[in-house]
Amino acid sequence: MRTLTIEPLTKEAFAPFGDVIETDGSDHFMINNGSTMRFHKLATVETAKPEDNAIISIFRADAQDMPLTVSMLERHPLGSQAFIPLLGNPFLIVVAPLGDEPVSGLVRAFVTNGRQGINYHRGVWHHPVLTIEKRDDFLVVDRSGTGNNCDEHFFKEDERLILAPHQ
Ligand SMILES: NC(=O)N[C@@H](O)C(=O)O
Ligand code: NI
Repeated sequence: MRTLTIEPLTKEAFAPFGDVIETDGSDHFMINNGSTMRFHKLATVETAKPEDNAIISIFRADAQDMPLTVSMLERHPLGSQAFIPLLGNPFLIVVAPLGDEPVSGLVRAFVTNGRQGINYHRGVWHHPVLTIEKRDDFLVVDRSGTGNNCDEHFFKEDERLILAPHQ
């Protein structure tokens, strides 16, 4: 099984999968009579149907045992999904490009710097949220509506991957 190289998250590297929600290197303008910087439209919420809603939730996630065998990825065909850390901790991301199924050889892993969130574009394959902390809180912005919005793909045994952040 391939051990994933964990890359530092950057807008450029993550561009095929979604947006990086961060102030570093992001355009901004002043509002509120010069007292506030607005880092504007860092990402957009994608939905599929006119009656869909974009909703805001909090995920309180517990850490997976590491090293982790990445045996599955999921995607949301009807909308985007954003994770913004509420406690300033780095977290891990595992993604694969759009397609009918994730391609094991194209799976990539990233680690955030604690000041970054991400927005998975609609249909991007990703692992369910992966904390580094024992428990961590995330603000999640995603789509609510009718229909199935979560496809799961389970890799064949020889396609599984290893995520080893503490090596
Ligand atoms: N199932 C759910 O809402 N969470 C996943 O989509 C995830 O990416 O963690
Ligand atoms: Ni998801």
